[in-house]
Amino acid sequence: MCGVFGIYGVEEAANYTYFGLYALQHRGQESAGIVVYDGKKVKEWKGLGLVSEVFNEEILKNLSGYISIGHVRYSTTGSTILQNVQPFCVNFAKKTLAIAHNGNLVNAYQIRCELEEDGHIFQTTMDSEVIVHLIVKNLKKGLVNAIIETMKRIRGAYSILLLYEDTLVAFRDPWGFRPLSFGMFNGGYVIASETCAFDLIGVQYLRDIEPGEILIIDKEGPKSYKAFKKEKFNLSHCVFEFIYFARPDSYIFNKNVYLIRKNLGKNLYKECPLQADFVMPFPDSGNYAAIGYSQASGLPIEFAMIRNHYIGRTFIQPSEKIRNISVKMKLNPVKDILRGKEVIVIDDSLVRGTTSRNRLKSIKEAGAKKIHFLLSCPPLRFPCFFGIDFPSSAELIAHKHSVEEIRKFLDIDTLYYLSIEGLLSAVEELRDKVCLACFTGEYPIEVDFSFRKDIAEI
Ligand SMILES: O=P(O)(O)OC[C@H]1O[C@H](OP(=O)(O)OP(=O)(O)O)[C@H](O)[C@@H]1O
Ligand SMILES: NC(=O)CC[C@H](N)C(=O)O
Ligand code: SF4
Ligand SMILES: [Mg+2]
Repeated sequence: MCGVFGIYGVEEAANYTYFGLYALQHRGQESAGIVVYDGKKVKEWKGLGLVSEVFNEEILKNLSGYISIGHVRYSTTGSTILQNVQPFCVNFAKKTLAIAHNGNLVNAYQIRCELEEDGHIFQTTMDSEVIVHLIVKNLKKGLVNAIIETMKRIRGAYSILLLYEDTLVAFRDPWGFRPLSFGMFNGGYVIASETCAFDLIGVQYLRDIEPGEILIIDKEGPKSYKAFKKEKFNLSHCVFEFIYFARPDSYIFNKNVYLIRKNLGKNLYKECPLQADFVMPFPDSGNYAAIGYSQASGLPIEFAMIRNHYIGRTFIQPSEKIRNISVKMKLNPVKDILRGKEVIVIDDSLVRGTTSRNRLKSIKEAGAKKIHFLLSCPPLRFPCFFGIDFPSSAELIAHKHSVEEIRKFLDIDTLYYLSIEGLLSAVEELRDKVCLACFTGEYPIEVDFSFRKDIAEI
């Protein structure tokens, strides 16, 4: 998953982009970049690491301009190397095109091979680069038509920002996998992955970029186009954005994430009403379902697992060794609260089992007498090909093991996963418009199970 932020028609655009990326840091921790246009020149700065590590005041001072796009990356195709930092920029015919992509394409490698046969030279190993090649190849038909041609060719998840000459462009795949919001600010416009990036700056939210929409913003203002006039697509908003990925203060797909997570917790109580001394979350993303469970059950909530604020998300870190150390560093139990108690521990998800295996053991060692572990989503059994780096099926603990086997492995008293129905009822009227593929194995578009993240590198 990644975060994208773009701004048009505002002085010090790069500074605002920096703040926007800061608010979107939870969507990608591997690298960050900003590209800006000042009416004459395009300037860029990017690097590996967090937004705060890549940028400083001095760097931002040199990024003057009134149109800017930025990106925080969590790699899904192409490893974490400098060449793969986004926004990705190309120069051609005295012009510059920069792209910031959130999502993942399922047919990028096939397109890349065809383009390479035609003589195209690639600079990165990301799926996102094929989009740039296709747009440039079709540019003689005009920018909008070039994007339409490209959207007809690529398949998968894409919420995209482009900076091209004096124009900011946003477009989104017709399935609507990833969020993308549009707002107004200081006489200019802002587009971001999540509305939490709007709040920080004081942007007025206008609407979401529609699935299949192309929005062009230039000196004449915003103009919207539809890429697909006849074709029908089943809306497939990523339900995992609600469960884990997005920030609880954001509105995505027109819904507040916090409230949905609370619904998930309430539904957990309906399905699995337990009694215990208290409910406790694995922070951060377990917090809101735990509040929902506590409110529905009347049981008190305790924050018996303390989170170190100087460590980010562990699941999205690329190596298992680092994830294991990070989980320990991140969550530490409060022994005096746990000793002799029967506890209901709630987390949003169990992916590889790194957090649960490691931290439930620490709760036991702290002296808890009984542990019930509840998850606010169904078992994750299938990989994601649409922008979340869910490992291959083999790495997903629920792919090969039954709930009872996992319970035994975790050495706890109860293990319960929310049902698909419990998940769907929590998202209310979006129930027919969400992707559930990582739970059900029913992919909204055809996928290739032989896909590998390093497909262009091996
Ligand atoms: O089974 P695992 O492989 O451990 O993955 C699942 C865990 O990873 C995520 O937390 P993360 O630390 O990434 O972020 P959070 O602070 O938002 O909960 C998620 O919330 C689970 O706690
Ligand atoms: N998670 C994402 O949205 C990643 C975008 C793109 N596929 C990349 O790997 O850079
Ligand atoms: S497979 Fe899962 S993580 Fe991927 S888009 Fe669908 S719901 Fe989201
Ligand atoms: Mg977590």
